[in-house]
Amino acid sequence: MSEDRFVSPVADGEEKVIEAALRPKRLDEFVGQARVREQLSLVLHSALRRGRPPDHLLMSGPPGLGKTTLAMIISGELGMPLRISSGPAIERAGDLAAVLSTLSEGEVLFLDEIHRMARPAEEMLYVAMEDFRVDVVVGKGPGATAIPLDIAPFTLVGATTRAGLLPAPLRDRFGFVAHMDFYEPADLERIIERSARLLNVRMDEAGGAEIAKRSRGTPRIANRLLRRVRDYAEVRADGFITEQIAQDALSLYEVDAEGLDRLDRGVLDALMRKFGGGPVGLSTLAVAVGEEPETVEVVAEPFLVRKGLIARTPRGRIATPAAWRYLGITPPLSVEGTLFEVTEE
Ligand SMILES: Nc1ncnc2c1ncn2[C@@H]1O[C@H](COP(=O)(O)OP(=O)(O)OP(=O)(O)O)[C@@H](O)[C@H]1O
Repeated sequence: MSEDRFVSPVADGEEKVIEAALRPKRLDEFVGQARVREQLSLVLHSALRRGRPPDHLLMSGPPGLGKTTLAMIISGELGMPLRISSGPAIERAGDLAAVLSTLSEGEVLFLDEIHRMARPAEEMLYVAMEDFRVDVVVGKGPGATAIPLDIAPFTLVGATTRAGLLPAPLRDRFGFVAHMDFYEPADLERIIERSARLLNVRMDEAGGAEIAKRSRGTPRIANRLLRRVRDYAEVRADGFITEQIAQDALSLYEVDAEGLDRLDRGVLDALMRKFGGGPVGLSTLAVAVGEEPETVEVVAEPFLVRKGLIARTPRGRIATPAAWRYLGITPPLSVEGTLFEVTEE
């Protein structure tokens, strides 16, 4: 991920501390995602009534939409401790065995980026999820034996930005899958208002709405833009955020009126100017903008697809007519291989 990515949905360092302070603690404080909230509320309350841990839960969706926040809320609502780990931290089955064998009864285990776990660990997890058992392999080669070890019943909360990469046996062992989608501007406005209150930032409604509009449907970005606009308001004005202040601040940070930033515009620009609107493969496109393919795929693409600016086809990414209009570039007369008829306005 490039360091200068102002609207990156991924948090690092100091931001994690600020995020912790802004996290809603209860399900009814969690703004938006109404369907997920209702479904989750039913799953949790029925588990509480039965006095049993709920089924394992999977949350899928782009980064920064509140998956970690929901995992914390789940543990809070169940009144059970939370253990946090992530796929990349589990390099060997032994790493997972160490976590699983020390869980207490009913504990909630949050595994972020679960699709990036090592394969042998994944197989261990299948058994643990289903039978609350870990098979510890002792020895090597033909003499190796698996010693079964019972573990305490627990609830796994998995999070993934790439549900498609999860092997079916793992996906099937989750009793509930929450599909998180980008937030509507009205929900983001409420999130920004709440964060402004917690951070003691003064702002009017239009100021909040302007930030919401440019937050690409992502609470993490909304909170970050709010803090940058606050800086601007404090240094260049009297600290109060109005629509004009928000617009000026965000233009300075190169976040445009639709929430697109330099990488998004770079992707569109390369797609249209270098590849005639596509179709072009993801890796080729990523090289053209000097980014990792995963960054383009996980960070820029979902938002551009949602905006209707690019489309994914089996032959590669293509620019839609809206993208040509967006960048104000005249498309070639015939854009071969695209799904669309491109007409000049
Ligand atoms: N529905 C929401 N209401 C209020 N704040 C939210 C909501 N969802 C997310 N946030 C805020 O956005 C920030 C990012 O949320 P969170 O860390 O849970 O995202 P995530 O999906 O787990 O991201 P990642 O996948 O990168 O870990 C947090 O500070 C949290 O306070």
